[in-house]
Amino acid sequence: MANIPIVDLTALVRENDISNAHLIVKQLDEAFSTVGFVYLTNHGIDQTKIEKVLKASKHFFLLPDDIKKQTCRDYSKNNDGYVGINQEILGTDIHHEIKEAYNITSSKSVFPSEDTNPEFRSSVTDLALKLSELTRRLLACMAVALGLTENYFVDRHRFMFQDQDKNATTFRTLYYPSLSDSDIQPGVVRCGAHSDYGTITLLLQDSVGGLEVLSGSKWIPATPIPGSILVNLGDLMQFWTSDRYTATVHRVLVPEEEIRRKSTRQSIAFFVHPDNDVMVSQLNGSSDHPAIGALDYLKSRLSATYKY
Ligand SMILES: O=C(O)CCC(=O)C(=O)O
Ligand SMILES: [Fe+2]
Repeated sequence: MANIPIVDLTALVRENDISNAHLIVKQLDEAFSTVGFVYLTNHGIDQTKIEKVLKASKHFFLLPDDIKKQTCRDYSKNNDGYVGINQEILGTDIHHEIKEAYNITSSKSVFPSEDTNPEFRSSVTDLALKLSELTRRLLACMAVALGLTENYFVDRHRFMFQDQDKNATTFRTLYYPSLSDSDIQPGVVRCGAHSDYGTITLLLQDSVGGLEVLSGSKWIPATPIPGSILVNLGDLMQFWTSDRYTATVHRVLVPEEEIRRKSTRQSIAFFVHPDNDVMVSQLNGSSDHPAIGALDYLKSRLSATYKY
């Protein structure tokens, strides 16, 4: 049973240049080719920026439903805004996903009112910029690992978190409310088993835990490591690399221990997607499958999970 590897990014972050980061390139390549998940340490993102988003998000999620619904995601328009319990079901054999989320695609997105949430917009945009920077470094490493020019993926992710008409990269803050004993029943989870859709996902979780990753036929816990960021591969990248890289299935169940079940849990996912008009075709030149437009692919996946 493979464990999720830990990669120390000190050499990559210090130099801001990947020419001295051969070991990191190799370790990331190995992780994405096997488990599909990796913990990053010394990634250069200040923990206080993360704490600020978690705090501002919690403040929002604890507001009454009628206020939260003022900025509800309207999927007929776009992916921005508040997503309530059961509005989206990621697991295929699941009936209830007890999670709330808020999606933001750029500083121009719909944000909760500044009156009730003064820190939300600034903390989210601040962290999203840092995550975009880190993503560019990771994309450069992946390109080198795959024998491409360093900027191959960076050039195809030029508008991350800038404008959803050009790039669908989404910053999502997630909140899993406290659960009662009656929530322990088949078909009820915090987040159903799924793989992510895009290029990569950067995931920050609080200390509560519960995320599990499918390794072979076993679920392994992705236990929170303080100060680390978890990165996983998405389906589009798996397609792009003709399965050299793996988009691993993951989930968050209702905890069996009462103390964790009663605890709320928070996480932040930064779902990275290529620019909307990028046509993704298999890098190894194989034409088993036709090329896919990045945005068309995402839309087809989102509409399958969206319930109302
Ligand atoms: O909350 C988590 O730890 C995971 C969330 C997740 O996998 C997702 O939203 O795609
Ligand atoms: Fe996910």
